[in-house]
Amino acid sequence: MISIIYDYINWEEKQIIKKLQEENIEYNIINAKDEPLNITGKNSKIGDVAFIRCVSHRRSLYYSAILENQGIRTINSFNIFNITGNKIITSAYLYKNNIPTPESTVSFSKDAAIGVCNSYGYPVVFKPASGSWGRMVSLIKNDNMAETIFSMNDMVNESGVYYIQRYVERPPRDIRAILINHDISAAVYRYSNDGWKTNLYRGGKVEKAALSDYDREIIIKASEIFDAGVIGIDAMESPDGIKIHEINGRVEFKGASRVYGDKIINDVVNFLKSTS
Ligand SMILES: Nc1ncnc2c1ncn2[C@@H]1O[C@H](COP(=O)(O)OP(=O)(O)OP(=O)(O)O)[C@@H](O)[C@H]1O
Repeated sequence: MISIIYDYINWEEKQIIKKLQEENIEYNIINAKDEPLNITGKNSKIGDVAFIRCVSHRRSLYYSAILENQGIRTINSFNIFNITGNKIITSAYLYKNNIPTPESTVSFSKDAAIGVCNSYGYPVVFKPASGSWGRMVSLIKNDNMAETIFSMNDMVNESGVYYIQRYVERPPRDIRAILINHDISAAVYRYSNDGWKTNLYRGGKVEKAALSDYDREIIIKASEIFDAGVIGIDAMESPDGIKIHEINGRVEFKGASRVYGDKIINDVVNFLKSTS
């Protein structure tokens, strides 16, 4: 049986449930907010595969760690959630595995961070180590702005950690690839509606991406850092080829499905079937 673990039911979860029903696949849905998780004993409601779709990174981490240690196949694995939930750690793994990625540095004081901004040269990109939907991702244009953004970040996020990336010159779009079991199920360009961030999921234009063989090779190689699962890989098209800037352990694909129809849902459900 497949258990879908969720905390909010979004479009993706609804479509997956609909497809499981259509195919008469045995499943149940478990709201992580309602269901205490037994760490030192079995959790009888959980099937042999747990598809963890929690929006909360912490819930995904605990669910995957605990269930994996009880012999349950979790999609995704603890390792995937653990690494991809933190952009700093993700950058380190991408670098280690020779995957092209934007130049990135972490500093542990504001002064050191401003030094990094100056050594990269403005504009630079500042990101919180964890987060999604582009929240708090900022384009910093000078020392004053850096000081202000770092101070604001300290008020809401993990204080004293400054992850700085060199700005990548690129067209006003990025690539979102959906990888299932190390295969590219779909890849789209996401265009910015306004401003400089291209990941805006509300209303932004989406179109099928024309990936070169090299792009596909890099994207698949990046997925192979991890166990087989359902992940998103985001990349930017720099003048020297694509650079992967993010891996999503809980990938959203409503936008990509506007272009690919049911393909992604079908691929996800086929993968879940093959693991159960
Ligand atoms: N180094 C960079 N150079 C130029 N643009 C960047 C850079 N890093 C990020 N961006 C832009 O900012 C957007 C948001 O960045 P990023 O994807 O890292 O944030 P996020 O919060 O993880 O977003 P999401 O979860 O939607 O992918 C990217 O889609 C891209 O358009």
